[in-house]
Amino acid sequence: ATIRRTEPTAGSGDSARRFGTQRVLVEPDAASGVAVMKFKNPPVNSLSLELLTEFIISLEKLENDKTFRGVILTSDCPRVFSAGLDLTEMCGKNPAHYAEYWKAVQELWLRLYLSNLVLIAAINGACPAGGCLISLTCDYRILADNPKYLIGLNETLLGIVAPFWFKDTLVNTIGHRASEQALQLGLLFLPAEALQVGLVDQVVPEDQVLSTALSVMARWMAIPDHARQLTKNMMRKTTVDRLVKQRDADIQNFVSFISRDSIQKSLQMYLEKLKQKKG
Ligand SMILES: CCCCC/C=C/CCCC/C=C/C(=O)SCCNC(=O)CCNC(=O)[C@H](O)C(C)(C)COP(=O)(O)OP(=O)(O)OC[C@H]1O[C@@H](n2cnc3c(N)ncnc32)[C@H](O)[C@@H]1OP(=O)(O)O
Repeated sequence: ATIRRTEPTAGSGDSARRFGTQRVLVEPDAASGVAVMKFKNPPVNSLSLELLTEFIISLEKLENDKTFRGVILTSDCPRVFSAGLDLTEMCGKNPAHYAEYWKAVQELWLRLYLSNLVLIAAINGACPAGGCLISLTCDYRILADNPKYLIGLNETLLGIVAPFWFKDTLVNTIGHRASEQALQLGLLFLPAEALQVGLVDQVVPEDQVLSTALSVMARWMAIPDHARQLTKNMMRKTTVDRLVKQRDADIQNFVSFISRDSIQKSLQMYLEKLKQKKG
């Protein structure tokens, strides 16, 4: 994927020169040190290998540019933050592809979870499974108050299982008992429920998600970076190290699990159900 610069937005000067890739738009504001990263993989921002790769490239570019201290993650697709991992990447393919795909999923989580940037999820749409995982890697989550925008790790509803590092991320956010129930039942929470269980930090009217994210960002960026980053690292490094220590085993585990006939059948049936839903 190549990073492309696009024309500055009207009346904004150089600090808003947008850049990004085909599936990830980046709207940087050098003056404030905040960039907005928008997933743009219609129709539902499914986390394809290309989107994962482009996301990692764009995130790395922002992390390497000391101008930026905070990133807001949001969606350019209406009604959906992200539909989660791209199911077509996990069925009907070969073990080598599954391994490559899973390595990219691990990489995205590792980069986000320990990022030195302040990361705020401006959740402006449905946020199941992998989409929910991305929001959980952030420091703060704001969800639009729309009953259609459900959020949760619903993997069991597809007949699959969220791996231990998905589980750990949820436990670190909403606690063990709430996670145990949410993961086993594949719960998708309404905004008010998500707020109540602590899955999100704020629920606001849809047209206030981004502005709220910007004001929360200002509060987090008022903290000296070094102290905040060391504290974030202290809170999260044990969780990250659990995956780092067994990345290859985790990939092999994923490949053998996803290659099972029963799992392939579940995923195919689930994809068919999604397509029938429209019919
Ligand atoms: C102990 C061992 C563990 C080992 C590890 C093994 C584990 C496996 C991995 C576990 C982690 C998995 C994480 C995931 O993220 S799995 C994906 C789960 N995602 C979902 O369940 C969401 C599915 N999608 C929806 O619910 C809806 O699409 C929506 C997001 C609510 C949006 O609804 P709507 O606006 O009505 O759009 P449509 O449903 O009509 O969808 C539009 C088209 O997009 C296709 N689609 C939707 N989601 C996905 C997806 N995740 N991947 C690929 N494609 C997707 C859908 O089929 C439609 O396609 P069409 O236009 O061709 O019909």
